[in-house]
Amino acid sequence: MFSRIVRPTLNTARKFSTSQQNNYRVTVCGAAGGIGQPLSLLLKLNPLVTELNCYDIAPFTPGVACDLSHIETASKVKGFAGQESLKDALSNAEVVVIPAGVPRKPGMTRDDLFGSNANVVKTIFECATEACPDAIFCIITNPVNSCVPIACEVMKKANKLNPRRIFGVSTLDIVRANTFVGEMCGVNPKEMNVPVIGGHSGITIVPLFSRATPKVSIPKDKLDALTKRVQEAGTEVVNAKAGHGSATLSMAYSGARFANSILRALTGEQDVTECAYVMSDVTEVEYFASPVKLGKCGIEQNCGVGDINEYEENKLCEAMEQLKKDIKKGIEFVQKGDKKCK
Ligand SMILES: NC(=O)C1=CN([C@@H]2O[C@H](COP(=O)(O)OP(=O)(O)OC[C@H]3O[C@@H](n4cnc5c(N)ncnc54)[C@H](O)[C@@H]3O)[C@@H](O)[C@H]2O)C=CC1
Ligand SMILES: O=C([O-])CC(=O)C(=O)O
Repeated sequence: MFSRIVRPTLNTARKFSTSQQNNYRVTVCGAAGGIGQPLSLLLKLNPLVTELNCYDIAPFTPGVACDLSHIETASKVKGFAGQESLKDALSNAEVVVIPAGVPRKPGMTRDDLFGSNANVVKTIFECATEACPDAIFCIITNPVNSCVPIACEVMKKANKLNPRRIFGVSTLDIVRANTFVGEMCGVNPKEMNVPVIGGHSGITIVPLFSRATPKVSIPKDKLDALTKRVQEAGTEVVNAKAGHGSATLSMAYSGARFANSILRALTGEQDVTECAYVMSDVTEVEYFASPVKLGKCGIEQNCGVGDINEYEENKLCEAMEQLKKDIKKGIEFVQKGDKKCK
């Protein structure tokens, strides 16, 4: 899954090279968790990562870092446990990946996690405004639809907002759509690419099978079930794990795939595109998942919704009201919290 890019032999090369940098400092927040551990493993294997900081409130996080540090790749791994070490963990990070927070149990929606996870994201971003305001941030924590607005509001309040650099990671939706349609149509899922737009929860997840490449023909009577399966795939895993968390391994894969795309684009590689949930002006809502072209500064171009068929247009209409509510909740969490403090 990782591109093979030859690294400079001298570490000092990063200081002097403007176009050839290919050694990056990455911090994982929530690194000791179900996603955080396998994600950190995959990042340790990524040749573009030369420093990997593993941060978590769990006291055994330095042990996770110690374990990873024995792997025979050149990157240096450090562990940081407890909130007092957050600033050090983030300091000078170029890419920050955030799977910190509580996962769902059967019967819960992603929005039910807001009460626990909104503060987790707010705290990390408050610290990031000081420690690494120019980093690229990849938010995995749910509810993604509200957590990205929280992150942007915190940055905005500190006058540090660069919306090109804050991403909600919805890659797992694309990975699932690729897998499910590939299985149905007899195509290797690795060859499939299905854009998924909207948001990252239930009906806000809108897979665009009409734009799948390679082109696939989905029988009319199977399209609705396939779309619903993608929308409810997170719940499928939550129920299958029966109270022991949500998707971790497929998410670690998806998070590592997304981080790798960000890193490839940072090196100057052209035509790197991923779907992601970002601050957006391509629809009526302020935050929206769509294909974005990545570059050295984060989002180079938002490719927007593009051509969609009537079925997908209806699904998008269904998504909009929910998205608006989720976004408003995130924005107000930061803005009203400010008012309380005054
Ligand atoms: N964007 C997506 O597609 C997906 C998102 N998720 C979300 O990712 C999050 C993490 O899921 P799991 O890894 O399964 O949960 P987990 O409970 O296994 O791990 C979460 C980790 O976060 C840490 N943590 C909690 N509060 C923290 C804080 N304030 N600062 C730093 N670390 C903190 C915990 O100590 C734990 O190690 C959940 O919110 C889950 O809903 C899960 C799957 C897919
Ligand atoms: O469903 C959940 O709670 C975790 C998640 O976001 C997913 O698996 O897509």
